[in-house]
Amino acid sequence: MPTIPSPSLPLLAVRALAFSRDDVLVFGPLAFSVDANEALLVQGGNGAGKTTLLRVLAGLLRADAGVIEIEGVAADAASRARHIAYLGHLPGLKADLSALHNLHYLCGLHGRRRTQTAEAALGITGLAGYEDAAVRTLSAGQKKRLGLARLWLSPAPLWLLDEPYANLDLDGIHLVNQMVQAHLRAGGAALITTHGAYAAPPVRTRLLELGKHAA
Ligand SMILES: Nc1ncnc2c1ncn2[C@@H]1O[C@H](COP(=O)(O)OP(=O)(O)OP(=O)(O)O)[C@@H](O)[C@H]1O
Repeated sequence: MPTIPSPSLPLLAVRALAFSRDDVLVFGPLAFSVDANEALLVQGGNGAGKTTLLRVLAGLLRADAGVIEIEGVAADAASRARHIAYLGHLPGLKADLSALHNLHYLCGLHGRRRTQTAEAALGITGLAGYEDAAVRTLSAGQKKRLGLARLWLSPAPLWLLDEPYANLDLDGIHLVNQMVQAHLRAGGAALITTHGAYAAPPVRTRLLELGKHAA
């Protein structure tokens, strides 16, 4: 289960966060926070900077300005590793390894919830029977489901989900919403980028339109 953060501090707090490329502002300055048991939907059209924001929060890109705090402390590599699970457009899977080996490998790197197993995570995400399938033989939606299985195993309380519904069928969309709901109920939080075409998961949700403050 995720570590339950202190109730007095937001899990994630961002102030005056800005990012530019070649002197062109991509987003910011942004200020928002995300508490335990809460989802923040990051909305915006193509090119609005949603992926860039999540990559900055995950520590994959460096912001030009601003502060990112996790439970009240400036984020660094160690706190991100403990607190953040990032599901990007490319789920970071090894193409020649089997689905099960990928999960074991990722759990070795990032740890796993003590109550979960890789086999159970494959079952939950509809991939039972694909344990020994090489990832390169999986469809785009199946790879996304394997990324969700990895997420489900992660002990990190803060999920950063970049277009988690992409490539998924209706069952898969339902699965994402159920996973987010269960994760928040267990004390976690999630940032979810979306074009707004999908119904938000049935959880306490706030909106961040890039260029505006969280509602
Ligand atoms: N690797 C890159 N090099 C240069 N510019 C980039 C790169 N990645 C993104 N950009 C630019 O940064 C801006 C924000 O891109 P980003 O991918 O964050 O948008 P997005 O809101 O996630 O878009 P989408 O909804 O299309 O996925 C866009 O103008 C894009 O062209």
